[in-house]
Amino acid sequence: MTTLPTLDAPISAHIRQIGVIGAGQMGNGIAQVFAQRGYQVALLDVSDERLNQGVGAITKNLGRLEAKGKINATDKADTLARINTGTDYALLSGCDLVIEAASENETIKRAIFAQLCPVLKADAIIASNTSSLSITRLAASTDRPTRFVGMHFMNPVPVMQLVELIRGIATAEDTFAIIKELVARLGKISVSAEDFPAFIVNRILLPMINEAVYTLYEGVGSVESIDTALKLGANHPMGPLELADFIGLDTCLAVMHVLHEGLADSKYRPCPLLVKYVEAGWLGRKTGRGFYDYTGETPVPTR
Ligand SMILES: CC(=O)CC(=O)SCCNC(=O)CCNC(=O)[C@H](O)C(C)(C)COP(=O)(O)OP(=O)(O)OC[C@H]1O[C@@H](n2cnc3c(N)ncnc32)[C@H](O)[C@@H]1OP(=O)(O)O
Ligand SMILES: NC(=O)C1=CN([C@@H]2O[C@H](COP(=O)(O)OP(=O)(O)OC[C@H]3O[C@@H](n4cnc5c(N)ncnc54)[C@H](OP(=O)(O)O)[C@@H]3O)[C@@H](O)[C@H]2O)C=CC1
Repeated sequence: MTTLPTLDAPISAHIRQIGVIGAGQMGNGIAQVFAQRGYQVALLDVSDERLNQGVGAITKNLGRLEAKGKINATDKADTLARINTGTDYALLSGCDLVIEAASENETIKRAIFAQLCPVLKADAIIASNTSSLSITRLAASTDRPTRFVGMHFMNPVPVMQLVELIRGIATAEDTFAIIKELVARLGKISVSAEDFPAFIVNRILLPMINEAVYTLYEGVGSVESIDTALKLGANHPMGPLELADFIGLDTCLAVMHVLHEGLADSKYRPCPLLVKYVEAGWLGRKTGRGFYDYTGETPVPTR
C-alpha cells in the first residue's frame, strides 16, 4: 500500500509527483487512487471550500475501507499525508504529470492550461480527464502537444477498473506508453480510443442516458419504472436516470452537446428535459436534486 508498485524496466518510474486540477468527484477520486499507490499528489481547485469538500470525500472513502479492514489506520493517515492541496498553480511546479479534472467546459480547461504551462516542468506530461472534448484541440492550446494525452477515468474512480486512453494527433508514442504503463501500475485496465467526440464509453453510454430522459419526457415511464426496467431487465447496476444523477446532469448535457455538434447527427439531440433540469440547477447528487431528490435519507424519484 505504501510503496510504489514495481514493474520490469518501468518507463514511468520517473513519474512520482502527480498534480490533479479539480477536486470534484473525479479529481478527488483520482487523487485518492494515486496517493494510495504511494505517489505524492498536489490537488488544486478554485477555492478552499472545494478543496475541503474533496479531501472530505477522500477521508470518508478511506474511512469506509478502514472500517471494512481493507486498509489500516496507518495506511489511511499515510495516504492523506501524501495529498497537498492549494489554489496557487505554484503547487504544481514539481509535478511529473498533471491530470486536469475540472468541469466539462472547454473554455475553463483552456484557461487552466494557460495558467498551468508557465509553471510546469518542461518534460512534464499533461493529461485531461475530459469525458468528450477533442484531445487534439485541448493539446493545441498548450505549449506541449506531444506530451498531452486523454486519460479518462470512470466514476467512482476507486472502484471502476477502466481508464480510456486517447491520443491527440500530436501525442508522442512515449507519452502514450508512459501513461498506459502508469494505469497498469495503478492496478487498472486501459483501452485505447481514437480522438472522436466522447471516445468509446460515452459515445455509447450517454445516448442511452439521453434516451432514458426522452422516455421520461414522453411519459413512457416514471423515473422509478425506467430505472427498475434497466436494472432488472438488462442487469445494469444503476438505472440510467440514477446513473445520470451520479455522473452529474451538467456533465451529461455537455457530452450530448459535444456529440451533437461534433458528429452533426440529430440522433444526439439533447433531450429538452435534460436541458431544463440543468437550467434549473438540478444537477443530480452533487446539488441534492436531479431525477431524484437526495435531501432525505433515501433518494426519492421526482417524476
Ligand atoms: C461520464 C463519464 O465520463 C464516464 C463515466 O464514469 S460513466 C459512469 C461509469 N460508472 C458506472 O456506470 C457505475 C455504475 N454503478 C456501479 O457500478 C455500482 O452501482 C457502484 C460500483 C457505484 C456501487 O456498487 P453497489 O454494489 O451498488 O454498492 P456498494 O455495495 O455500496 O458498493 C460496491 C463497492 O463500491 C464502493 N463504492 C461505492 N460507491 C463509491 C464511491 N462513490 N466512491 C468510492 N467507492 C464507492 C463501496 O465501498 C464498495 O466497496 P467494496 O466492494 O470494497 O465493499
Ligand atoms: N462525473 C463523471 O461521472 C465523470 C466526469 N468526467 C470528467 O471529469 C471532469 C470533472 O468532472 P466531475 O468531477 O464530475 O465534476 P465536478 O463538478 O464534480 O467537479 C469539477 C471541479 O472542478 C472545479 N473547477 C471549475 N473550474 C475550475 C478551474 N478553473 N480551476 C480548477 N478547478 C475548477 C469545480 O469547482 P466549482 O464547482 O467551484 O466550479 C469542481 O470542484 C469533467 O471533465 C468530466 O467530464 C470523467 C469521467 C466521469
